Amino acid sequence: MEVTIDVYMAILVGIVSLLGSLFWWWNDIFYALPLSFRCSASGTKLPPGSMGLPFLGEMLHFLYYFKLVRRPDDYINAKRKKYGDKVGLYRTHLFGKPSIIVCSPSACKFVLQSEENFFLEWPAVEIVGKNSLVAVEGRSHTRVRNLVVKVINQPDALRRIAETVQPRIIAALKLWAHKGRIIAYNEAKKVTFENIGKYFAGIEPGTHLETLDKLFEGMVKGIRSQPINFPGTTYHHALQCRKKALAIFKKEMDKRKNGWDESKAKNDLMDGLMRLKDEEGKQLSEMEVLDNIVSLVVAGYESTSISIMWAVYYIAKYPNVLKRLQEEHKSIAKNGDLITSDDIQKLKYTVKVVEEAIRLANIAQVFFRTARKDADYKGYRIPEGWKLICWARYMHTNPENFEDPLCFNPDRWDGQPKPGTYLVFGGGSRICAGNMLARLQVAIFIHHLVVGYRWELVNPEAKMTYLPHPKPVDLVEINISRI
Ligand code: HEM
Repeated sequence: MEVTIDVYMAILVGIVSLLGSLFWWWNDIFYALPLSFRCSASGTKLPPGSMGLPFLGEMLHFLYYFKLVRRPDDYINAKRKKYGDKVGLYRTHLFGKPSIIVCSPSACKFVLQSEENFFLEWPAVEIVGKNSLVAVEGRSHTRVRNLVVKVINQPDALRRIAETVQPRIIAALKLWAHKGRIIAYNEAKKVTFENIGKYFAGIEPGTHLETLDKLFEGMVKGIRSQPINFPGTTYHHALQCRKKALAIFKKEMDKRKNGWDESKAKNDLMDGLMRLKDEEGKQLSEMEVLDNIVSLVVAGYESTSISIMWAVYYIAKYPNVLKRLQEEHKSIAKNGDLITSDDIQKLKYTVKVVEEAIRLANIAQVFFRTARKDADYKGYRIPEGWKLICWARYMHTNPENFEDPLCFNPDRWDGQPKPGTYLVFGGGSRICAGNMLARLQVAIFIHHLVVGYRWELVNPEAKMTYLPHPKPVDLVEINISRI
């Protein structure tokens, strides 16, 4: 029998489509199919979703919504539309790992509150330090956390920090007005780092602090990079930066240890961590102190600077908010004097403005956990070893949780958010250890800004970028002058 060219062509097309389908479904076949069999034996199933393409997973899809069309919330909306919206779990493959997206309040609560099932796995523990709060677990975590919170997040500490940070905020604002036109993000970073230097380790502005700033920039880049420790890689550079930063903090620590004098205690983070004792009367080791200082700078630097940037942005965009703030702050303005953290508690409207700015800033858009073992939630299986991505951003921008969610409306804080919908600071035992400190710094900043300055956005309609954190593309350029 003679085989015609048409038959060859048909076979070729068949093979190509088979290979194409295999390629297209490879991740589903490799990751999800075997698990589906295992799940059906236990009467559960994998959450709906797609594992995307080999190697890439759904990264292109993610980047399409976050980078290309700049509609980040449609990434989840598209999933809800395609797969339904039963329990707020979707399977996917993102950031190189098979994952479950968690995007309903009750599912996020389930994940954040069950440490026996899910743990926090920092991608770059070598950079932040294995003794740091973010890296330790269980009893060690409770121990270190209690001490850290005492030094930076409780009323006594906040009173002290409020006093420490203001001179730099006042000086920075004067300089902004002197320059006339500034980029709020860049300038907020400068003043935030100056304050961190002071209330973390008593370091004054100057070459030492500038060096530290560069070292932390290197570390943050490393945390976001592939963990390949080879000369020339960003990760390797970050580890070198860590070493140098530790050496600077260690020198300061040794100075304090050698010439310890209670009357000269600086009452900063380093002093607190060096002196405080846990419930068993034990102090933190030298390495625990150093690792925690490093990781707290990483956690608090960018997050506070971005919150300040967004406060400057939203207050400029909403003149009615500015007017109400000015009225409220006139009542406590002490002609350039410092205000106290107790004053801030009385500023009811300001407290709402701060909360709303932080909600819309969505600094931590997602956070991660890893499943220690198979876990079941409402009939769905979360497989051992998979990542969980708590999609906090979607909690804050979903109209079912917050009415008109993208509108800056401080008055929404007259009431409480629906349970489990407000996750800007995370939840469970890992809830942000500096949440009150961050709020305090934004409120103090707002105080000095609204009583002394007028400012306007240079590009009020600037587009937004969303990675790694949401920001207007011009980083909030403003014209600013004294009132
Ligand atoms: C508006 C500013 C801030 C935001 C939005 C923010 C957000 C968060 C979030 C979402 C988490 C939980 C991450 C997770 O569960 O995986 C977290 C944890 C943490 N944050 Fe913040 N943060 C802010 C400011 C700060 C500041 C100023 C500090 C300290 C200087 C700080 C220190 C920490 C620490 C140490 C943790 C880890 C807590 C633990 O594992 O027990 N944060 N933060």
